[in-house]
Amino acid sequence: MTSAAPDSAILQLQGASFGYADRAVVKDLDLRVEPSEVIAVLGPNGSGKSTLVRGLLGLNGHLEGTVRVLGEDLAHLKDRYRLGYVPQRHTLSASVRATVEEIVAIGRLPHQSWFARRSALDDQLVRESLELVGLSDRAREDVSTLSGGQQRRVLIARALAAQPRVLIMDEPTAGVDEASQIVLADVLHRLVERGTTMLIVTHELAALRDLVTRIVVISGGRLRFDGDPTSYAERRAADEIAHAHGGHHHDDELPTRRGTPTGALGPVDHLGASDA
Ligand SMILES: Nc1ncnc2c1ncn2[C@@H]1O[C@H](COP(=O)(O)OP(=O)(O)OP(=O)(O)O)[C@@H](O)[C@H]1O
Repeated sequence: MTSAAPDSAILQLQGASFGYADRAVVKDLDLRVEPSEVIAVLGPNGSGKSTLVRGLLGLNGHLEGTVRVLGEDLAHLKDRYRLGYVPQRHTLSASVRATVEEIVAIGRLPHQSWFARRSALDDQLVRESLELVGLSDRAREDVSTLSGGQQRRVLIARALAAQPRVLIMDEPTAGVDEASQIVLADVLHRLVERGTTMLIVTHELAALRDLVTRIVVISGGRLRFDGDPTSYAERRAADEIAHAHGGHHHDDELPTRRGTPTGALGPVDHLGASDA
């Protein structure tokens, strides 16, 4: 909520631009993320969603404006593990010879000094993270024997083991079969129950519809919408009606395509139609 104290924000962006070399892809973004918010980041292909989240993680350029993470300037952020990250379309290579448990334990490395052995707390957090993603029974197995959806859950567990303050996920449900999508949505529900703050880039809002508290739409590198799921559905409906009556699009409207299903909070692939 905007009424919260200024220093309670997990993320605070003001006039922030992100991109590559000196080319800004995401421009002039104002965004404030409070604890326990679950934010879906939507938008057409190539609109800059990954550039935004990778920019927050320091993986591509932060070119302008201010970005504060837990009150600290991004450029001087210590303890980067506080930003947990599950990368896009990533599964573990078949050539990785490691058990599920070993991969998750990597999440504990930022908490360990180079000479120290894994502590009882490390082991406990690895166990708990595996339990949260429903993979305790696979802990000792080689990760390469797991399905794509299960490997995605291993990566979520690895991020959780680091005890991040916010979990940033780039299309967690993409490219996995429907059964795995349901399991992943269950995992995310469990995280919501624990009050985990999440920023989730997705094209599959329907899979996450019950858990998001806020929706942000990026199109053409700009923030086009920021509001709760009800206002998003209303805005979409109004936009569809305007189109049906031959209204034309303004830049600040949500990009939509005619003739696509309009179920409130339905699939959002049609957002890709126009990148105004
Ligand atoms: N490593 C890179 N170097 C230069 N430009 C890049 C790089 N990665 C992405 N871009 C460009 O940045 C723009 C936004 O890409 P980005 O991947 O952030 O979009 P996206 O909204 O996440 O798309 P998608 O939904 O397809 O994942 C595109 O024009 C893309 O070509």
